[in-house]
Amino acid sequence: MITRYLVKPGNALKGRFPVPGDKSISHRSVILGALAENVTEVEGLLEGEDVLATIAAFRAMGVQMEGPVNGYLRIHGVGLHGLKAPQVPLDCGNSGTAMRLLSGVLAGQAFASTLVGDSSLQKRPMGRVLKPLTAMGADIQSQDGKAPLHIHGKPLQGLHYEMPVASAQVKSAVLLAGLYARGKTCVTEPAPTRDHSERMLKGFGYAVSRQENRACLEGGGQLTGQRIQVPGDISSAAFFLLGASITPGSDLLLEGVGINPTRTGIIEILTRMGARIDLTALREIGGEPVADIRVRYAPLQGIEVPPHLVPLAIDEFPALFIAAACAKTPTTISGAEELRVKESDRIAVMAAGLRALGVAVEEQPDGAVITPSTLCGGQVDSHGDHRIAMAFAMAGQVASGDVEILDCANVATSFPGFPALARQAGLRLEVLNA
Ligand SMILES: O=C(O)C1=C[C@@H](OP(=O)(O)O)[C@@H](O)[C@H](O)C1
Ligand SMILES: C=C(OP(=O)(O)O)C(=O)O
Repeated sequence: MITRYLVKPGNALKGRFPVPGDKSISHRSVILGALAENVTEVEGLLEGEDVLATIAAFRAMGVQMEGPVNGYLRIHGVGLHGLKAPQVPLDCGNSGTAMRLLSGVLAGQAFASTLVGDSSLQKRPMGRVLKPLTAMGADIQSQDGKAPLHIHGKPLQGLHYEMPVASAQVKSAVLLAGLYARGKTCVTEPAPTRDHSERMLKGFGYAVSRQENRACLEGGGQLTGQRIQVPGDISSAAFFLLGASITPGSDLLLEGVGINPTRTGIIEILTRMGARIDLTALREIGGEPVADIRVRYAPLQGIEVPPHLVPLAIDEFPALFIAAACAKTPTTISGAEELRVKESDRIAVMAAGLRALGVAVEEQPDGAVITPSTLCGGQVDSHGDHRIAMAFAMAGQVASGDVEILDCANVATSFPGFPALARQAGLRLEVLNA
């Protein structure tokens, strides 16, 4: 299906609503629930295509699950050694998280398996997980460091790995492989990345030690089924933080959003730009901090985005490019070369889209300088990247003419209800299917 969005300039965004469940935590709930003893019950699971791909992969390895229905999934865990050889390639779709975390799980199994993905995922670098997994004893064939991955399960040894890139997917893949390895596995990260794997492993009763920038575990333990409440995804909330911040008169309350400090870079960066964001009803749900987030319109200033905040807001840069385009002064983004290996090259695609709306963007290898101006109407190609489609949908709210966004079907990978929720908040968004 070819899906386009048409967004007409609109008025203030208003309302209060929850956003869908966190994608990272949803993937990990399925993976750890499948590998645990006994039953795991998940509430608030994100029913996006990425997570559905992870569910399908474990079903193909003999794990029984009921759901997901209305965010509820009941997983009959098979234990760390209970997976069965899949009879078909496991299709990770558009999901880098699924492919990299599954590589870690599959490297130490007593069977062979193949991981495939869509055209975007087949272009993304897998060498970053293959390198440490191979050092642990894994036997994985790739196409020059890219998918499809053919994995021949092998006995693994523990590894002390110093990650060259700040990647939670690499860290998680190595730690998951470490569950199957002899001895101790440690991962040192060059900068803090999301720590959901470490928190959730502990929640499933598995000892993980954390010292400064290093997480370690010993192989040979077991996971115990849990009840998990998945918080709202701050990466989905980000589009509403953007939309309300740039549209005069807006006032939104986003309920039950995860505010794990390894994910709140977007709040920090927008606040530094002058955004009016307040956290209320702070609480903890299932080992993760959660809050209601109120966001009101405020004029934004350009900033130099501090590079140390990049990994803490890594998926929010499409939204931040739009915020920068709507600010009063230029914004410089640097240290963000990882954006080039996401679902699309997010630096190049955001720069091209903003230029199509009349904004000057100077592209750099690791970022961009965005010189704001009034956005005009126009046509933008999202290149099948969900976050780029949603970011430009919010830009349409403040453009001087209609904004048409091409190739939006993949919004369903992370936020299937986005068009409906955006309209509920006041966005004049039409979905055009052909
Ligand atoms: O671990 C995860 O769930 C994720 C980690 C990040 O990727 P990297 O590890 O490649 O930075 C992020 O971009 C992705 O959306 C989800
Ligand atoms: C980069 C993303 O996801 P993944 O790496 O799982 O495809 C994302 O959701 O923005």
